Amino acid sequence: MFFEIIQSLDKIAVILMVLIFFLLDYRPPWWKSKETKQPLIVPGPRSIPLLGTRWLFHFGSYHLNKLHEFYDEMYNLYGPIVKEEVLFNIPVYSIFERADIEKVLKAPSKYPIRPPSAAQASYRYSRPDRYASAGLVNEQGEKWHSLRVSLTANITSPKTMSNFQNEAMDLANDWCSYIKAVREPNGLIQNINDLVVPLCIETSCALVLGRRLGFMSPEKVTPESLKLAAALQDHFVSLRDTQFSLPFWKFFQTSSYRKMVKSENYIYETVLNMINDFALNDRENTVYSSIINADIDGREKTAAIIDFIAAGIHTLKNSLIFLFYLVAKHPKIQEKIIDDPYYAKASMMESFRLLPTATPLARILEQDMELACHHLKAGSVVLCHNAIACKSDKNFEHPDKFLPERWLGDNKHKTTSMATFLVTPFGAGKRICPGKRFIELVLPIFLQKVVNNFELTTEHILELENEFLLAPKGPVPMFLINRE
Ligand code: HEM
Repeated sequence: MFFEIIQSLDKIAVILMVLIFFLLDYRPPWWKSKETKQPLIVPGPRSIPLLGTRWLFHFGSYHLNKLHEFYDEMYNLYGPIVKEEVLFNIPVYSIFERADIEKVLKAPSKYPIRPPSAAQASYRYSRPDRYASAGLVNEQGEKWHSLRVSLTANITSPKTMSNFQNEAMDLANDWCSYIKAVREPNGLIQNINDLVVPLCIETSCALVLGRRLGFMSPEKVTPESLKLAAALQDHFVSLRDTQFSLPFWKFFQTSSYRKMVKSENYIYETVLNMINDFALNDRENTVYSSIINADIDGREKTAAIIDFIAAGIHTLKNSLIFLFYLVAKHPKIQEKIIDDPYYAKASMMESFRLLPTATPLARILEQDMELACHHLKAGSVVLCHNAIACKSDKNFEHPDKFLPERWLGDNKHKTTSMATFLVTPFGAGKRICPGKRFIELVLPIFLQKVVNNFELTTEHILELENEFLLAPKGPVPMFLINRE
């Protein structure tokens, strides 16, 4: 009977019916029993042929400036591992559990691979007049290794840091004078960002160029420094847009690609002018001279100096705003910081736990790996969502609370053992941020000095925006009132 019906139908109609059932996800029972033997499918948002899941940001209800909320939602919906698909359905996996994150970041590797900012790398390759490579952040393999060895030995050395200690104190003192000069008579700063930007530019230049450039004298808070900060913000946003939305920039110059090129050029030219204006002497400073004297292409040296200055400004700015905001919300903690210098460092760590600016950490697997009961192949792109894991009560007690004391005394051991691969604001392994030591030196010094001088308060409720880096959304007003 069945065969008679089939024979009476046109072959094309049968094929169409089968296709329709297939597309509607119907599978006969014998198929299903076969399917259970297949590897588990990693859950994730609905993917469409060719465009994968990235259409969600173009036609769906998600926005790239709320990427952090998107990943929170993915974790809540799908659990410890989530699959997205980029153009041509290439998978990208997100992981959220401590053990899995540790496995990825600890995986042995000669040259760990972090996916590059493809648009930036492509632009740099198209400008051989300026760039000899895509830069330390984007390069891979032996090229990355030779740049890393040539460029970062000095900036990561404890000696450079101990030499910088007095400079950091001077910067903090000058910043306090600057705050007194620019705040309103009642102590209000309308937007803490405008206060922090000159400090970050001055600090990054002091480290890399070994010179104070005077950005914190009130008359020198030129539109120039704010323009540089705005270009850095544009740069990060354009990197986010070219990276996380569909990569049409590969086919024609999209607005985000043009924005990336414009900001990259502005940063390059502005910092280069700064270097030239100050007629630096390569014997004056170890970081600058170590780069100038490195045995690499001259274009590589200029690009590295500019990249190092730029890398420090925006990341430090966001980290400082988050730290000051959290401390301003906790007056009692300010009193403890005044009495006990370890409290400043503990506050910094707690701020990194709650609000790390550079998240998630990305890696490309070099071997097959079992993650959250799923088998991922070598070559898979994996995003480690440390920031989300840090807010789970599986990893920290009262995870949403700002509790610097968890990093001190009897609690310290328990916290640091949980934090090893979770509170990693600077990444981990061989590709760890070369600015880590420097930032960990200056942040507590700045905090201690400011809290000793001023009482910080704010009624503001912080909102977050994803600019590739996690950043405060809109102005953050704050009172800084002189302490007795
Ligand atoms: C609060 C400030 C900063 C934060 C939060 C931060 C964060 C990060 C993170 C998360 C990475 C990726 C690490 C990984 O994949 O494991 C990174 C890489 C990098 N950072 Fe930073 N960074 C900061 C400041 C700086 C400074 C001051 C410099 C200047 C030297 C710098 C230069 C770089 C470079 C060159 C890389 C690429 C390293 C490589 O791939 O080998 N960063 N940073």
